[in-house]
Amino acid sequence: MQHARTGKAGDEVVALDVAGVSHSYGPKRALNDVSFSIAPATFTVLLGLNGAGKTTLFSLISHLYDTRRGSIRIFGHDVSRASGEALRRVGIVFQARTLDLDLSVYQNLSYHASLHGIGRHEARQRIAALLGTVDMQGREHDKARSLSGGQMRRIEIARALLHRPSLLLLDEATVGLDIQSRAGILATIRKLVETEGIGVLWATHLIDEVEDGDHVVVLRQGDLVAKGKVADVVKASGAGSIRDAFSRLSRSEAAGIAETSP
Ligand SMILES: Nc1ncnc2c1ncn2[C@@H]1O[C@H](COP(=O)(O)OP(=O)(O)OP(=O)(O)O)[C@@H](O)[C@H]1O
Repeated sequence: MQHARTGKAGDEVVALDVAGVSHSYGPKRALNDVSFSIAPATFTVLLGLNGAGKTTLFSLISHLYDTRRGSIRIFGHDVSRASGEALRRVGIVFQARTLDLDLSVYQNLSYHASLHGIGRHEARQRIAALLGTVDMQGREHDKARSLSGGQMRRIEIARALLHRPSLLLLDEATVGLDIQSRAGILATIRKLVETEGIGVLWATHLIDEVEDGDHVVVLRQGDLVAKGKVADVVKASGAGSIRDAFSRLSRSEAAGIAETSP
């Protein structure tokens, strides 16, 4: 029997390990030898301007595309070779809206629960609890169509958490939302890291979504140009703030990798 790798590097458990990943669309190189890892119960911001490769990376992590160059492991399980084991541990909120607008909130969630083999009784309990987590309690019977953009996002987050993943990926989750909704959703996700110990990879191009204690991974046109704790990335790039660092790293053609300890 082949043992799944433990996801441990030394004594350290790794929630997500991206190693030497490249991806091309025909002649267009979208990711170029990207490597980084994230620890459990940490909030990591994947920063990049439009076209940096964030959505491509999410498509590879979620196995929408096969990883042809490099490897991606989720808690030690290779996404290409053991996709079931790997994907069971991850919840994903994609940039594009994915609720069925003609169904109720409950129907949207219970359909997803059944895809994960969660029984009806258990699903009912989890849905009620998760609607509380995302501040949408009592909204089971609302039609998805009747929700605001921010409310739809909250339901998508609840759906991504239904199978109790240990890693949550969100691709531009606040795009198109007003400032208040953005802040509320970000606060909900940050709380999940603290209270549930979930590891989060939060993709955005909005620098004001980064906080001092976060880890960041910065992509520029498919290249990883910085990774590490915010303070260390700021220091390594010679900037005065993360805003300044991101601005330099995003435009500097000659930028080498500003790498710091995770
Ligand atoms: N299906 C595709 N076919 C061809 N090129 C693509 C395809 N999807 C993405 N690309 C190209 O790959 C590069 C990375 O795109 P990607 O969508 O991953 O970036 P992103 O950081 O998510 O940007 P955005 O925030 O605009 O979605 C871009 O140059 C884009 O034009």
